[in-house]
Amino acid sequence: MFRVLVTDEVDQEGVVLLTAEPALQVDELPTLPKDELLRRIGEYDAIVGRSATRISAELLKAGGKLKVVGRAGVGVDNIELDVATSLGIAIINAPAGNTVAVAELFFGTVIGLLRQLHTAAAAMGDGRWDRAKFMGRELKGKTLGIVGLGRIGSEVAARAHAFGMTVVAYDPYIADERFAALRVRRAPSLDALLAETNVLTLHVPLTDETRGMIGKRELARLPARSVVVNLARGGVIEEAALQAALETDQLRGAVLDVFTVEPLAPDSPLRNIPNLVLTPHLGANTVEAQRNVSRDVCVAVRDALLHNDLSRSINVSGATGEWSELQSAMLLTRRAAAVARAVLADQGMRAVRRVALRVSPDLAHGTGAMLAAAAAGVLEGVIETDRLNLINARSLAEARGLELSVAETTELGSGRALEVSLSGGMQQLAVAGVAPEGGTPRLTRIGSFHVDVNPRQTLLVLTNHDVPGVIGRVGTLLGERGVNIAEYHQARLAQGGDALAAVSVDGTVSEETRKALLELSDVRSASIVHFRNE
Ligand SMILES: NC(=O)c1ccc[n+]([C@@H]2O[C@H](COP(=O)([O-])OP(=O)(O)OC[C@H]3O[C@@H](n4cnc5c(N)ncnc54)[C@H](O)[C@@H]3O)[C@@H](O)[C@H]2O)c1
Ligand SMILES: O=C(O)[C@H](O)COP(=O)(O)O
Repeated sequence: MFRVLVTDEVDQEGVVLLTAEPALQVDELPTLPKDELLRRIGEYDAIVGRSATRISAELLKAGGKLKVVGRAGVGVDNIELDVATSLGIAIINAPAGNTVAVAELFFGTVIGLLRQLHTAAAAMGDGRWDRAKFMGRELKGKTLGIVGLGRIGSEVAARAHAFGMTVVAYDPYIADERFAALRVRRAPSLDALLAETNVLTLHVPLTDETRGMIGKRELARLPARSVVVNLARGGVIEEAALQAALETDQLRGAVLDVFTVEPLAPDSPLRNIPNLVLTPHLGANTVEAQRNVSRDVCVAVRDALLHNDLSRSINVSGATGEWSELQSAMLLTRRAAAVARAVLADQGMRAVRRVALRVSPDLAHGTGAMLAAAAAGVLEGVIETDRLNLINARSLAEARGLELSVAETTELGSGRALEVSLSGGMQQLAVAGVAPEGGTPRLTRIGSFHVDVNPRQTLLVLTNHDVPGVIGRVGTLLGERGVNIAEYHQARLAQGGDALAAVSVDGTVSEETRKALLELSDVRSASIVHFRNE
């Protein structure tokens, strides 16, 4: 049974998908004060919320059982992502569901500003009929400057064409083809964009690069009497600089939906500027958007908890396509790495320095997640953590100085083949296998020895001299100790030379049994790998 805390009034459309699951116990609570949430978070396996709940490092650390944080919205600047990653907590957001809501709010607010609708409506409420005073401006023929041509920026651009605007954007991370498809002219720099913009709109995330990207200097570069709209995040525009530009009439007006500190203080000076339209972070506040994001995030949180499906997690990298289709490859990768690590350790090489993964082209789409699986296989049983998983394995490995690499190769053949090679000092060992889609993964090579064994429960890897009688002696010893053999694959390089046995057994095997195996004549090494249930 997993416990899920749903807060910040996440829409019912998604919540019912969680409550419908017998294996999930869902508590719906209003946005909790920080201290109360800190006190309670330890009870939960997952939390689903919106921007009102700050997912701080302190909260993540207090969430001893926390596996998943679901964000019913796009922005994850309220979440300490690096801390979540190092703790192995999946972060899942709902990136697409509120795009249209924000794009439509842009036109609603900017037209409202240009036609002074909010003041006109207030004047009507006061009993006045001031037609001449409310002379407006049109969008047609104006240049719209978009900073950030992602999902929202693109939807704004598409609609701006219908208003007869010239659309220019600055987004160095978007390819020329996308600009062309959207019929948007690329500005070579932010300064170049500002110089020709009549209506500036921001659709970037809050990052180290975008924080304060529009300040006094940038506002001064806009043509006189331009309009500035920020529906992205507080902090992207410097509020004091904006206030000054509005009060000196350098700008015609501005719209802010987001603020450096939310909720905006009741006595904030921003509240008294007539040509500034303020909305209380309403970008995603439509019935449709809330349904969309709630459904998207709740499905993904449910699948992460119940089916270990981390494909929607933004802090597990590098898997495209169906997650379920990659499961067997990730499992095999982790287990191949665990086998290599155990065998090398028994040969005296405990300090692994490099982990090199090679995959056949039909697995190339999953290399990021598979590399994380390889790192987890190397670290399991070695580091002390109750949460070693695909989310934190790479960062934990890199923190220990392991070099991780992955390459696609045709040398392993097709048929979803992979090889994990571990090395350190002069020693190196590669373990390979195949992971048929929906089928049972098989180890096919340990070092130079070709084997064919399913890495399940426990694997014994024995090396011996290729002489008669070893298999019998090993079988007898294991039988006397109640160890049941599932598969026994004996391989050799040449008659009478070195041989290797990959023996899959049920249950666990004690260290004492390993020592007894080592005492059998002609057995040279014995490694035990207990696979974790993943
Ligand atoms: N007001 C609201 O309620 C509301 C609702 C949804 C989203 N948002 C905000 O809007 C932002 C954008 O949402 P989206 O769905 O379009 O995200 P997105 O990731 O699809 O697009 C963001 C774009 O910004 C670009 N970008 C990043 N850094 C940049 C930089 N330094 N200069 C120029 N461009 C840069 C990226 O390349 C990307 O194309 C979100 O991060 C969120 O903070 C606000
Ligand atoms: O990032 C977002 O999706 C928006 O800012 C909406 O946030 P909210 O769901 O907390 O209103």
